[in-house]
Amino acid sequence: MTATALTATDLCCRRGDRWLFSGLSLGLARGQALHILGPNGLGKSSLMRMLAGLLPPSPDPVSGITGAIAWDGPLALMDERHGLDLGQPLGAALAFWARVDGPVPDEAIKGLGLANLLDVPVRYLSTGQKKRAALARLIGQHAPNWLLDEPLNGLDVAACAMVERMIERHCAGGGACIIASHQSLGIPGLTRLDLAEYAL
Ligand SMILES: Nc1ncnc2c1ncn2[C@@H]1O[C@H](COP(=O)(O)OP(=O)(O)OP(=O)(O)O)[C@@H](O)[C@H]1O
Repeated sequence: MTATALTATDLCCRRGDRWLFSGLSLGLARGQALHILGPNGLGKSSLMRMLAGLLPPSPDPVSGITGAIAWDGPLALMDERHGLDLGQPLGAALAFWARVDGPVPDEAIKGLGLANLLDVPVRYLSTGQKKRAALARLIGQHAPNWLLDEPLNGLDVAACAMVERMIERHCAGGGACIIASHQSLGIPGLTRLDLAEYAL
């Protein structure tokens, strides 16, 4: 029997006075990667933050039911908030998080093309370099469950392929991953959820 990484039931989301989606239930098994799709503004990032525990599910406007989210094991969220100190060199900014989460392996730093950037202040990094740094933080968290919000934005073609292989390896090693992205993803066995089917 496949072990469950996530069970989420009856999720509903309201932001301000705008209802986004309702009646969303999803399960994620160990080894599974799930692609969340949907047009701009539908609530993909909101769903990711909800699954990360940063945004509470809203009570359903009709049934009044408030959904539930249960993870097996820790999770790591990667979104546009990389959380790295803009005033610090990249190495020092990553070292701060290494004291919280654990170190980023040297081979990951090299593989992400960051080895020559460790003395560059985070604020001077390009968009793609900041994204690579955020991926380093993700790896440093050593979490079995990944939530990746637009992980390919700003990355060049080779780096996109590298991220796809990273996700594939993570899942092959028993991890689980949810990816919100407008881009198509070349990941074997990837399953898909179209948030438009739950839009209010
Ligand atoms: N803190 C907030 N307060 C009120 N409304 C918000 C808040 N954050 C987001 N929203 C609104 O919620 C809606 C969904 O936003 P969200 O970022 O989740 O969509 P998305 O599907 O990820 O969009 P995109 O594809 O453009 O990234 C948008 O209309 C947005 O303006």
